[in-house]
Amino acid sequence: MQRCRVVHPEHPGEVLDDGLAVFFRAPKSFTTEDVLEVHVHSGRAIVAAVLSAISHLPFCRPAEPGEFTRRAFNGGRLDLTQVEGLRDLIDAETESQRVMALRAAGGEMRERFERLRSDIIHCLAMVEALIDFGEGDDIEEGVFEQAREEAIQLNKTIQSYLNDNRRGEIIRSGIRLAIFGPPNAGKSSLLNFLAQREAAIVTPVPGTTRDILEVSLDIGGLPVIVADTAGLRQTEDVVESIGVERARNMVQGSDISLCVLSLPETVDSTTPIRLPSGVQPLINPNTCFLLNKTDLISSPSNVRDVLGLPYERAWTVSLTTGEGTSEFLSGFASALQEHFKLYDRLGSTEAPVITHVRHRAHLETASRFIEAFLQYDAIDVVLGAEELRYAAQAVGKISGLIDVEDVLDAVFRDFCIGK
Ligand SMILES: Nc1nc2c(ncn2[C@@H]2O[C@H](COP(=O)(O)OP(=O)(O)OP(=O)(O)O)[C@@H](O)[C@H]2O)c(=O)[nH]1
Ligand SMILES: [Mg+2]
Repeated sequence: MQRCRVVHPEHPGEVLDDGLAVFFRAPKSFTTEDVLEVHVHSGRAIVAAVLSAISHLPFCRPAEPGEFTRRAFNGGRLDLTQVEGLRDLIDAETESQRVMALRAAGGEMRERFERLRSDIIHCLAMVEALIDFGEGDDIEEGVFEQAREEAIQLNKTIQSYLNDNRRGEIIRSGIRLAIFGPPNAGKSSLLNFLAQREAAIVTPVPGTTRDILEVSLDIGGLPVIVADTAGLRQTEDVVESIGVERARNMVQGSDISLCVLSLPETVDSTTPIRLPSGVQPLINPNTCFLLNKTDLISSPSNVRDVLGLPYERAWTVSLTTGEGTSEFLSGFASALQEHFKLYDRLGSTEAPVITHVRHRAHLETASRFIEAFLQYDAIDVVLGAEELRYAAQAVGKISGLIDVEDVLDAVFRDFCIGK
């Protein structure tokens, strides 16, 4: 790195800035080509003057969006999972997204998928040896059985990647959280508390919220798209009933849901009261509960026992006085982190391997071809080999190390200019 004066190429007397220049000699640069980086002060006028000066050099033009990264890919520096990781890293808004993107950009997924592909190819090599030489003469006995055994294991590995509850994809795109419950329970008050602003209208009138209101938030380092919904009840009002229908669909389509109940309407000093009938069908084993308005009842401490709700997924608060809200926030963040496990098992096989729908599609295809291979017996090795070849190709498409011109554009298109 050299300190230097940056001058206009056509008027060298004209000093544009006092900066630094770094020369990266090929192939030890990001793009694997020769790269010169000029560091100048960040004032808009300086940057504009330097860019305009550079454009006077006949061999220079501004980069297309994603062009540097594309050159890095063409030069073999990055595979597609790393390219995607890099793009996700630039876009990351929460800690979990940053951690996951960094792992991908650093080549962890690349390594996983490359190993998978080379294992399939190893399997294929055994089968092809059988085709070329035939069992018994030059090849030892049992090769086909061994190939089958390996294929079964490979398929298990792929299935374990696929059975991740889409955690990687969900963290990338945001966890969809639906707030639901009966009217007037404090759902919109909760949204406002989480967003720390008056995002939703709150009034004492039951049925205030009618449409769905979404806010993107960072909860415990996880990206969460929180949706406030209309209170669930039977209603003659046409507009409200559409809202109720939308609320139900939202809860059913969400990744996790939080049921808000108003304590004075849910518990009685003597009898535990059943959950409101509109709410009941939407409750599943992962539903979280927020029992609101503790300020309006006398003994809030044992209501979770009374209602038989799990301690790790139910909290009592008053959104008006703020009582219990910090316990709720930290408890709910832990519940989310537990559900979308990313932090505690980093680097282990538990961490999600699939972060893009594209990966899932190719892995499903690979698995189908391996299963097809397993249908053949030793007589049909030629056909079986073909299935394995397709399986290896499908995995290769994830890293883009084999012909995939069509997916390249899609991957690079979303890059910001200059990277
Ligand atoms: N006393 C008390 N009132 C509360 C509390 N939380 C919310 N409220 C009040 O309860 C009323 C309803 O609150 P909202 O947040 O609009 O309730 P909602 O569940 O969104 O209601 P709908 O949109 O009609 O379904 C408002 O008057 C709030 O001020 C609380 O903890 N204690
Ligand atoms: Mg509301």
